[in-house]
Amino acid sequence: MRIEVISNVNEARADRITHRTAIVIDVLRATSTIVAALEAGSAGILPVETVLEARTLQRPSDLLAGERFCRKIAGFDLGNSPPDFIPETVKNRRIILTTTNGTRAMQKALRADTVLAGSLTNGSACAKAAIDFRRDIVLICSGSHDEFALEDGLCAGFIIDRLLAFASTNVEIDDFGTAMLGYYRNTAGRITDALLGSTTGRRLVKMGYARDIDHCAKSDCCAVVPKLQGDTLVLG
Ligand SMILES: O=C(O)[C@H](CS(=O)(=O)O)OP(=O)(O)O
Ligand SMILES: [Mg+2]
Repeated sequence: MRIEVISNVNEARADRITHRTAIVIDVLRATSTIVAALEAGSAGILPVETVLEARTLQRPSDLLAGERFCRKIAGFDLGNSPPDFIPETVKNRRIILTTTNGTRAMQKALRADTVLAGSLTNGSACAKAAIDFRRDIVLICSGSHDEFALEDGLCAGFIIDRLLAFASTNVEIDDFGTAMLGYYRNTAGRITDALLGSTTGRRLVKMGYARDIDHCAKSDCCAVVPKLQGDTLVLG
C-alpha cells in the first residue's frame, strides 16, 4: 500500500487522486466540524464551494452552515465552529456546508474511489476505515488560501502513524508524508500548543474562537468516519 500526502488544495491534481482512497483533512476547522456534526446526529453534510450554491440547494428542512473570513455567513444557521454542532440543533437535519478551504478540498477529492473526512478528533477511526478499502491512500491537506497549513500536516502525520500501526501489508510513504510523520511524532503530547502556534490557529484565537482549537485538538475523541456517498458525507 502506498500513502501519499498532498500539501494543499492547489496541489490536488486529478492524477494524484484517482483510483485511491482519499482522506480530506481540514483540522481548522471544516473536517473537525463535519465529524462533530455527524457525531451529533446530522442526517448528512453536503459540502459546496459557494454561498450561492448553498442557498440555491437548500430544502426547507436543511440547515445552512459555513464561514467566510472565519465568521458565520449572514443568514446562515451555523458557522464553522465544531462545538456548535450539537444534537439539539442538528439531529436528523441535512447540513449544507461551505467554508474557505475544506469544502473546496472535498470537491477536488471527488475523483477518488472513496472519500473520507479526517481530523485529529477521528484520526484512528479514519485510518482503520481507510485500510479496509484496500487501495492506495492519498491524504489531502486542505491548507489555507492555497498554501500548506501546519495543523493539516500534523493530522496527516497522525493518520499515517495509525495507518502504519493497523496495516497488515507493506507500506510505502512519499517524502512529504515521511516528513509529516516525523513532525507528528515530535509533537505528540503537545497538540494543542501546535494548533495554537499555527497561522490559522493564531488567526482563530484573535477572532475569539479559542474554544474551537481546544475541540479540534482532542485526538481520537470520537469514532465517527464521514464518507462521501454521492455528493453527501454520511456515517461511513
Ligand atoms: O473557518 C475556518 O477555520 C477556515 C477559515 S480561514 O482559513 O481561517 O480563512 O476555513 P476552513 O475551510 O475550515 O479551513
Ligand atoms: Mg483550515
